[in-house]
Amino acid sequence: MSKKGILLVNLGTPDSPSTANVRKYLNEFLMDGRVIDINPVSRALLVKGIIAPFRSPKSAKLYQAIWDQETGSPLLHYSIMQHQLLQQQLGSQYQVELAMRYQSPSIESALERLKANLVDSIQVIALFPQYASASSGSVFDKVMDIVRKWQTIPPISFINSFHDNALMIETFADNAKKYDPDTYDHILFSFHGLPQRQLIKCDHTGQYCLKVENCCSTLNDTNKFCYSAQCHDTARLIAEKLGIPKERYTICFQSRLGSDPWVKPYTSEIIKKLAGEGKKRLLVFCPAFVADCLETVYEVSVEYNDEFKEAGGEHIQLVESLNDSPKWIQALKEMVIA
Ligand SMILES: C=CC1=C(C)c2cc3[nH]c(cc4nc(cc5[nH]c(cc1n2)c(C)c5CCC(=O)O)C(CCC(=O)O)=C4C)c(C)c3C=C
Ligand SMILES: [Fe+2]
Ligand SMILES: [Fe+2]
Repeated sequence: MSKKGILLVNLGTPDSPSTANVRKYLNEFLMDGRVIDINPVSRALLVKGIIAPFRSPKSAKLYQAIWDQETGSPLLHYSIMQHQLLQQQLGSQYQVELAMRYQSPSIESALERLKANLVDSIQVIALFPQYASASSGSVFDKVMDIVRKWQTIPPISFINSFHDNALMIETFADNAKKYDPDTYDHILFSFHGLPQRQLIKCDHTGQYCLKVENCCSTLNDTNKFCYSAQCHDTARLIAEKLGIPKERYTICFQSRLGSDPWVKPYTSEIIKKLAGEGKKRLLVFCPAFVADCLETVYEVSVEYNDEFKEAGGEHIQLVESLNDSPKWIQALKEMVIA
């Protein structure tokens, strides 16, 4: 029977929370020229000489804090569930494989399994709602790099972004309802950050992103592939779904690495500002992630929560990610069969 191949790819996580494995992961991740987009010699000096040796022991402690005894890394655990549930939903006419851009399971091994099963075509879904060269772009780059060496290159397609997918938006909104958003002093949409220069490089007109005032606060024909503009659009749609007015929410960007300017405003500055204004309770969405991971369960729920309390706030509540929610699996199914 003919089969369609589906390849789900998320970012990746260390194989274990040991310093050695975290260092291996950071080395692979940060040596990617789409992630640290500087010249290769400077990148190697920076990553292998400074970031990996100094960051690995610290990051390993954070990974140890979120590592589940049975299921390991939350990112991999939820990715495995998404893979299994999507395969169940799609049935035997589809072969769904899961890969991680960095570490395991590798993209090479997943593509080899699809090839060995003689699939008719391959559809690649990078599990990042908003397109960034450092995330989805890197996944597609890696897939093309592998497949271009095959003798037979099958029909292959890429889902580039799904920032406005209605079922995805609904899932985030549903997840928030149990916290009753109206009872919070303010709502944050905290997206993973990105160096500003990467936004500028993605602007093919060279004249729009970070050059025009409020360039990316609304999505339009010029900035339709801009990560920041897509983040703003996702946040707007979730807020509209929940009836949250503009003055009750702020869009911000977390996880900055290094001293170069990243997309603003920074989440850490916003939470201090809100605490200074007397806000006590914040509800935080992280809609750049389809699965809970270090950046949500530790950075937001622990680190930002502590920073907020130190600045006078009381509590930060994270809205869970899409994880294994049936509506999200339905969203993936509809992307495949569309
Ligand atoms: C939303 C997608 C992501 C983009 C875009 C992205 C860009 C990006 N990230 C770093 C540096 C780090 N990110 C780290 C963790 C991490 N990043 C994403 C997603 C995106 N990153 C996820 C899902 C995770 C969590 C992985 C997990 O195992 O749970 C880390 C590692 C953690 C740490 O040491 O603090 C780093 C480092 C850069 C530099 C970048 C864009 C240029
Ligand atoms: Fe990241
Ligand atoms: Fe932009």
